[in-house]
Amino acid sequence: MGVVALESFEPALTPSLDHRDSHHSDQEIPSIDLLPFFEPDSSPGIAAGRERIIQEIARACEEWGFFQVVNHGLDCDLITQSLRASKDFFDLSMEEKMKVRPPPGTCPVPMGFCHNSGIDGLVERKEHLFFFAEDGSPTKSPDSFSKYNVWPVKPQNFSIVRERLIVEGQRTAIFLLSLISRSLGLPDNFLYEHYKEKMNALIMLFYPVSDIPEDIGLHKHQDGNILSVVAQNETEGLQVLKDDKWITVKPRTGSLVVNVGDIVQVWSNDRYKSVQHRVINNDQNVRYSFAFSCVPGVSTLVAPLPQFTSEIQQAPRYREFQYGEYMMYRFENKKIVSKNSEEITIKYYSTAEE
Ligand SMILES: O=C(O)CCC(=O)C(=O)O
Ligand SMILES: [Fe+2]
Repeated sequence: MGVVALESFEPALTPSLDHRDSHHSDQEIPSIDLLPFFEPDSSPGIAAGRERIIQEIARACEEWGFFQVVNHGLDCDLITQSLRASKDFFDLSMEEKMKVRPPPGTCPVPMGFCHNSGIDGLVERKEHLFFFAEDGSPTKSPDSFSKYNVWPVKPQNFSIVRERLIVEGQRTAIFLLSLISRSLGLPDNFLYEHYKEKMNALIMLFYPVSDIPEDIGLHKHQDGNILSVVAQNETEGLQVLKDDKWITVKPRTGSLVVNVGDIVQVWSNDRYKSVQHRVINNDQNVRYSFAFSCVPGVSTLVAPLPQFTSEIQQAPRYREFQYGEYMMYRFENKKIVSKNSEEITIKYYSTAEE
């Protein structure tokens, strides 16, 4: 989940360049084939094959915080249909799109359709639709903001695709979370069960063509959630920060980009890092993407797990906090009063003296 400005904040279009980290590199994020998890348990060498994947995931999360997966179980036709439905929605008139919003003043966070949001006068040249995912599970948070969802009625087939995408996309995200859990040496279902109340989210994004060099579609940020799973069309734009260089994620049809968020960083006491990323608008083609976000309910208490602290004689690097507080700080782009007025990130809960 990126930094999202309040719904009332929609500055006029102005160039929004971010040249501070404009070193680039030709490296690529790790790509991992999950096929052995979809083959029968009785296939020869299956246990070793799966174990190798778990090791690859551990290394990717430690070194990159990001990886790309193929054979992930999410129907590739559904990905294509969703990206097409997304295009059909963003092709509608601004007047039509603006209907997909909760009435002003009724919702504590910006949901539904947003465009050209940004912070501190910096524009993010993009449009997006933001929903909390309703999977009907009994573990849904009673305080879930999903009650504020406003669903598009146009285009006609949007709701059929979106309903399927939310159910099947969440299933895939939960499967990927089980692999990450295992890669940390925890039982498969440990992390999923650790956030008992779910408030998972779906964001669908549209980045227009821009001939401004390095025009920002989405400012650099770390995801404030547990896990993000992103699908994209063939247009380059997503970049990941590694060793102070921006690495462009090469779009691969049918693949998903996975990254761990701030909450996994805290749970694992910094073993896995929530890494900065951004989106640069392409100068040739429009870009569509969508992201599932595993998000805890607002009352969830977040702290480093004993497996990465007391059980291995390590001091916790974060103090315990309530997820809802952190989420609201992020939605409000809240600043730390005493520290050069930086925006609140997960560092705010760090126990390290500065
Ligand atoms: O559009 C993308 O590829 C990335 C989206 C993203 O980073 C986010 O929603 O937090
Ligand atoms: Fe993100």
